[in-house]
Amino acid sequence: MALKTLSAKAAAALDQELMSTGAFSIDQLMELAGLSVSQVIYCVHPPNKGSRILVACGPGNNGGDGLVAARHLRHYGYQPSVYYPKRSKNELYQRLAKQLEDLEVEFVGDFTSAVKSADHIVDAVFGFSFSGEVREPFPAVIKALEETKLPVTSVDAPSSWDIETGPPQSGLGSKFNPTHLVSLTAPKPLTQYFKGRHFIGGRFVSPAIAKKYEFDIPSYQGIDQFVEVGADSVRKL
Ligand SMILES: NC(=O)C1=CN([C@@H]2O[C@H](COP(=O)(O)OP(=O)(O)OC[C@H]3O[C@@H](n4cnc5c(N)ncnc54)[C@H](O)[C@@H]3O)[C@@H](O)[C@H]2O)[C@H](O)CC1
Ligand SMILES: [K+]
Repeated sequence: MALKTLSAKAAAALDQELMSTGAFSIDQLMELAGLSVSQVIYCVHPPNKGSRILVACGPGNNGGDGLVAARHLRHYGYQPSVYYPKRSKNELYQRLAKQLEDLEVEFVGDFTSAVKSADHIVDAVFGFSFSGEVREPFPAVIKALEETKLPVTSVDAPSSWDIETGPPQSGLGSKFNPTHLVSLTAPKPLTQYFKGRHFIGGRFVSPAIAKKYEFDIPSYQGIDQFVEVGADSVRKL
């Protein structure tokens, strides 16, 4: 299966279109994105391989996907913990955080020390709106992601990577290579530089929208919210 990539600009435009003419709400898209991520974790790291999943959440919608995934993982029998240092005042994020608190999911204050007692990490720090140098308090998170030997599943993009050009040439993030990546809707150009297991999630795009943005909807099977793709199946538009 040949999958075309979607630039950061096209991904943002597609997101807006889904929420305008597509009649979706952001809550729905985030719920389905986070559900896809939780299903990938269950597939690659079932609870009997270690149930402590540390979810690093950034300030935007990528972080929201992480909050949703943490909730589903809790219901699947994992013990997720969440690092969410830049809490959004937006009501949606407050509700997602409250839902986790009601499930007694732990919010941790120090990511680097939380890594020491985790079995798997979810990187939901930055997605397609990341740009520039990583700002506080996230450099320590990227450093810990670079240094850990644990499996790391990145949501939509390995955080700190440029969406078009991939990992930084040097310095922070240049050695970050997650073991798993869940591209949402369609792979971004950075996936050319990714070496681990690659999945597509976000099963909410209509054939008409996919045609307009010139990408292929992957062949989701049955009730699965994700599809695994091979490294050689992603090609640039
Ligand atoms: N249709 C879909 O595929 C959907 C994808 N979703 C997810 O949404 C993200 C994109 O979300 P967005 O809010 O636009 O941006 P990000 O989360 O990537 O980040 C914005 C956030 O981060 C801050 N920021 C940007 N650069 C830096 C930096 N260098 N240092 C520190 N902070 C930075 C910025 O200020 C914002 O606060 C997409 O990738 C998917 O994961 C939707 O959930 C559903 C639909
Ligand atoms: K990410």
